[in-house]
Amino acid sequence: MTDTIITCEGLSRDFVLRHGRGLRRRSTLTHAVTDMTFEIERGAAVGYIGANGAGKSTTIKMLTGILLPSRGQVRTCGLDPVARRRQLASRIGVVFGQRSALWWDLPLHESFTALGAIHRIAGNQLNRRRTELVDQLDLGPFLTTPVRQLSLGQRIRGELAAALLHSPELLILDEPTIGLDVLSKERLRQFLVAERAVRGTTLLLTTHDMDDVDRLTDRVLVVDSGRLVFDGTLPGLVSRVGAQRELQLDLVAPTPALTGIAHTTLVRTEADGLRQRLSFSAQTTAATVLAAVSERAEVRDLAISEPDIEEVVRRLYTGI
Ligand SMILES: Nc1ncnc2c1ncn2[C@@H]1O[C@H](COP(=O)(O)OP(=O)(O)OP(=O)(O)O)[C@@H](O)[C@H]1O
Repeated sequence: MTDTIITCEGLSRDFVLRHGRGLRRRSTLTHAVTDMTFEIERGAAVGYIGANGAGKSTTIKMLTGILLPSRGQVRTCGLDPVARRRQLASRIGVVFGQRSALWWDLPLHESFTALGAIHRIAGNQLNRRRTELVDQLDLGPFLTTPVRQLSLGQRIRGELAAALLHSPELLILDEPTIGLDVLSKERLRQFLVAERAVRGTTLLLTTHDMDDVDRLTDRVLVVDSGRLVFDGTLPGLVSRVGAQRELQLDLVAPTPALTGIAHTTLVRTEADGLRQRLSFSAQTTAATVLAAVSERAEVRDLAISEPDIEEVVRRLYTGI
């Protein structure tokens, strides 16, 4: 039997919005999440993606006990999240990229002390874990700065340390890289990859960034209008919708246009062919394309970009 850490069965959540007064009183019903059924195995890394308003945050809130489901069942770490919210809080870590869980006026190190007390972490254990996280997330230089004065990148690293201080089994991240610059995103991803490799922490993340999905997860759940529309791998998703990935090649010498490589399309050449962009379908791989290119030119550097998430979801939904 597999060890599941999250189980949802027919999970649904509606919202009723009332507006107007007296006889003009009206209400609107939104089915934010409908009949969601999935399991997540302990140790997995899952990307939960969808367009704006698809129902991702509502699902996360039900998984963490912030919102009561309208219908269906949910178990997180074997617990009913709403009924056992306190016990659950000591077993999971949650980071909302757009909302802070830290005390705004306190410096980070005081937040960590307070969280240590809330989670009842023994003094020496707290010190050890705090030192480790401060070091890995490079928090040392601003431990005494009030959270309100931190940059977004610094604050998110602080939020991550706070969420991991009690060494949770499950880390849930809602848009962790939103608004971050390329370098900060990369640092965060490297940290999460290492954290998972060392501790086996289960990861569930929502994101609009396909690179997050590619780097951090091994399974993708796609939600559209509150319903689960895909459960599989990222290459499986990309291939199902026929989306193209793009390879940007920086070449050592000016090179004629790299046309005629199987399953690729030349998107653009720049600087006399020193930089060329090829899009390629799921019928080939980046490595195969690179091997074909190497027969014609010497490659100095390369970057692969993933298709846009909104586009992939739209194609999945509309079937085009
Ligand atoms: N508290 C609420 N009251 C009324 N409607 C809500 C509430 N929270 C969410 N909704 C509605 O439920 C739907 C799903 O919202 P949700 O925030 O879960 O989407 P999301 O996928 O997280 O979107 P985003 O990517 O923009 O954060 C939306 O139509 C939203 O307007």
